[in-house]
Amino acid sequence: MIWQCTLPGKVGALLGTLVDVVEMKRGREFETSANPASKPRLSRDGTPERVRQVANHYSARPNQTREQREASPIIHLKKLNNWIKSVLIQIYTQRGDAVIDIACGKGGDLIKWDKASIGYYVGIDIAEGSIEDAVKRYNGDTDHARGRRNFCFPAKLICADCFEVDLEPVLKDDGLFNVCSVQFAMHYSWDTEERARRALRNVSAMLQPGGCFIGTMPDADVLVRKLRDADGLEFGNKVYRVRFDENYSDKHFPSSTPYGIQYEFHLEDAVDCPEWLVPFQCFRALAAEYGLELVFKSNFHSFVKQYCQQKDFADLMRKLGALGDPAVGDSITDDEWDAAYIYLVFVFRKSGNKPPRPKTPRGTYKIIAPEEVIFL
Ligand SMILES: C[S@@+](CC[C@H](N)C(=O)[O-])C[C@H]1O[C@@H](n2cnc3c(N)ncnc32)[C@H](O)[C@@H]1O
Repeated sequence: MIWQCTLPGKVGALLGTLVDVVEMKRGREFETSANPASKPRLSRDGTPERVRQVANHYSARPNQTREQREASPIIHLKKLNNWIKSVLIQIYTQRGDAVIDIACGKGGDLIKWDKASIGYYVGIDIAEGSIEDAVKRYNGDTDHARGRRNFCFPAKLICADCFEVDLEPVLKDDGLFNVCSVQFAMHYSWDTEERARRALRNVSAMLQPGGCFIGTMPDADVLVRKLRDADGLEFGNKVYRVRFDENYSDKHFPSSTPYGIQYEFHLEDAVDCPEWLVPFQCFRALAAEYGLELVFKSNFHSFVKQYCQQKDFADLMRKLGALGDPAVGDSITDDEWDAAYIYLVFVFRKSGNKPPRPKTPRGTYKIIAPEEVIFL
């Protein structure tokens, strides 16, 4: 250890007793029972209703001002999530990289990519409202952009269902990407095997050999453990709630049908929609089918513990104030820290030999006009 990050007492104590998440054997954790997933109901535009529900939820979320954000009941958790994504981006991105950000949301990671000096960015999301906000953010037309200069890379923004559409023909002129990022979104693809496969096929098709696939998503092992510890089919705390329906009253999950295991998720001031368990062993095996090899997997708690040992990342943690500021009696709450435990970080690498990096960044910087956004 080269440097010890000073953590607030409460979190320090939690970290002290932290037991790393032990991956449960697939056969044990996801035991056999009938999968209640049935034929999807379609909304008027032909999109499955549950997919539309997720898109509408995110599309309707307003872009908060800095003041509103600071007043959020989960402000420390939001900052912690940003710290985790920043660390991942800094470790796995190199100057000049071409990046594809699948389910990019409102472009909340644009500044992180800018700090990593990437050469090109493509962001895609199903939620039209979020893509509109991402355009504004890229163009420097939001409260978040106050006082900052233009981004150092050209960008393209696309509104599409990334778990349904084949992205290869759409992006064939963009060349392959060095990094594919899917932050807090992979689980929305796990409602059917077809969608999960499309998601991973898209990731793999977009990446150059040796390219990195980085992301964050709920930790199914933790969710199942918490469900089994709960009296009923619900668990959570003041900031989050997870509710499974009666189909899962035996609290066993099929290894034979690991898709479509739905729960309702509420995260105060952030999320209110259906989500799907992603059994990690199944994720890993499916990713391998598309030439993506697991490099790293870590629950958020162990990730914080590990990367707070590095001075640069500990400094960033302090700068963001994610764990709070003990000097003014400010601290991440126990409930927020517990909510962080339901997530994990993953990194995969596309197999094959890395070709030489292109010397010049693609395209030139310009503002994105609303009519330049691609709708699929
Ligand atoms: C929790 S937000 C994360 C946004 C962003 N990646 C971040 O870390 O700030 C989840 C995002 O996934 C997007 N999403 C869900 N299903 C999607 C799909 N089928 N295709 C593209 N985006 C999707 C949502 O619209 C939303 O923006």
